[in-house]
Amino acid sequence: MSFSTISVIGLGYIGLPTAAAFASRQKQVVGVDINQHAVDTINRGEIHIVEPDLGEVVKTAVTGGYLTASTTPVEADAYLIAVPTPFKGDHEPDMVFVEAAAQSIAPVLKKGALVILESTSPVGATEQMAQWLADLRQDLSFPQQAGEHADVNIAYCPERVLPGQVMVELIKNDRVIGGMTPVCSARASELYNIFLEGECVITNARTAEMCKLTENSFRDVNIAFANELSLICADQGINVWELIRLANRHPRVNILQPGPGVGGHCIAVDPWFIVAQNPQQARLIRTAREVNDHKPHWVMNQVKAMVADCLATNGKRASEIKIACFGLAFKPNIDDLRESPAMEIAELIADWHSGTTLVVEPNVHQLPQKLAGKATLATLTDALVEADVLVMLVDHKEFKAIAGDSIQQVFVVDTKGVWR
Ligand SMILES: NC(=O)C1=CN([C@@H]2O[C@H](COP(=O)(O)OP(=O)(O)OC[C@H]3O[C@@H](n4cnc5c(N)ncnc54)[C@H](O)[C@@H]3O)[C@@H](O)[C@H]2O)C=CC1
Ligand SMILES: CC(=O)N[C@@H]1[C@@H](OP(=O)(O)OP(=O)(O)OC[C@H]2O[C@@H](n3ccc(=O)[nH]c3=O)[C@H](O)[C@@H]2O)O[C@H](C(=O)O)[C@@H](O)[C@@H]1O
Repeated sequence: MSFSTISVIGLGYIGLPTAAAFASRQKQVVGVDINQHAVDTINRGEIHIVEPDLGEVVKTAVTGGYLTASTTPVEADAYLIAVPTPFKGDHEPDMVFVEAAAQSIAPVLKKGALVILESTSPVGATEQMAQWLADLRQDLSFPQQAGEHADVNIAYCPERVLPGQVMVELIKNDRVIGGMTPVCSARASELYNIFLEGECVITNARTAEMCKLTENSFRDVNIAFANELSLICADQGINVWELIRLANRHPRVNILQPGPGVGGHCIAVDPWFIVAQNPQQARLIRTAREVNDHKPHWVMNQVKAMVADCLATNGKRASEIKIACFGLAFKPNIDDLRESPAMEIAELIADWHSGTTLVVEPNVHQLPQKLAGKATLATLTDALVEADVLVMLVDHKEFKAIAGDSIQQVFVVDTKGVWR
């Protein structure tokens, strides 16, 4: 059965590009979001998030009548759920948004529908979602009890696009398709092949759920190794950037880059889903999270020591010292401050320092609320001229354009090796 109407539940960084991709292939797409502002913005053919090339695709899709947004679900042939899956309490997966989304589509589900969970979820979440739907729609059969002949097909298909490259990777990346039955996987593959140029790789729901968590945990563990090296090298008087550059000349070594910590709401979140379900076995994954979450505090101690050196050298009082933080975003060349370790460090400095704290962030045009009254947004030029202590936090391209030998200050904490 072809998919004439497709509904995407959750129109954020993942759902909106996905909805736009289907609409760009002349499919009738109804996007659903509880955020009325998002719905209104999209229905005007505009976007409420930052992602290169997305605006044009949404504008064309809305203008062409292929994409509409609503706050309430409608009957559709396929539903893709891309709502948030944060953690709660002691890093427990919070499935409240997924449950609410399932409850919202249950009344409009019809025989032959396909429901795909895309949100990054703990193992077993898809089965749980199917149970929620079965409890709400006992007039329909689901894969758990009906197997291949279920009225409603269900699959888990994680998203792995990189922010800033979403509109390319959404089309090019291979997709892991985790159907609750082979028929579910076949239907899900048929749906994604409407726009996908990558390959649909078939597996089961639990393996697909674990695959997403594995990908991000692999990255987190490797970043933790680099961050641990940076602490050791600081104690040993070794340039960690030179060390990694040399070690990576080995044909089978590929050490990632140290930083001020790990940000974003994925790499810093998803590994906890594995730890929560496997607390005894997931020791390395837990430790990597702890190493990465500790890094901002280590950086703060480095800043305190550098300020003490500065005070001892130039005879100024602490209140006369100017500290400049370079970068607030969670990674280079983006404007997303969510879960940013750089932002965390800038706040720690602003709260601790009795003198002036300057912040330079080329991708934002006003001081974030959390720094209001405690820091001053400065231009790169002014910060380099005025500051006594420089704290490099994010390797934005604007900062990398400043040669290290042009830096006049000797009091520099460089967490990204931009200037040292
Ligand atoms: N942002 C990214 O680069 C990636 C995110 N993911 C995963 O995709 C999922 C979604 O992430 P994002 O799109 O970044 O989140 P987001 O926060 O940008 O968007 C989620 C949207 O869902 C809406 N929403 C919440 N509950 C709803 C409901 N019951 N019905 C309808 N809409 C609802 C929110 O209003 C919001 O607009 C998460 O599980 C995330 O881990 C996976 C890969 C990449
Ligand atoms: C395995 C993998 O690369 N996952 C990607 C990741 O995107 P995200 O932008 O969160 O990842 P990232 O570029 O590694 O950045 C995460 C954090 O890690 C830091 N980071 C990254 C690489 C590195 O060598 N050192 C380092 O400190 C970054 O500065 C940032 O704070 O998580 C995305 C997601 O799941 O949302 C996923 O779709 C993307 O494919």
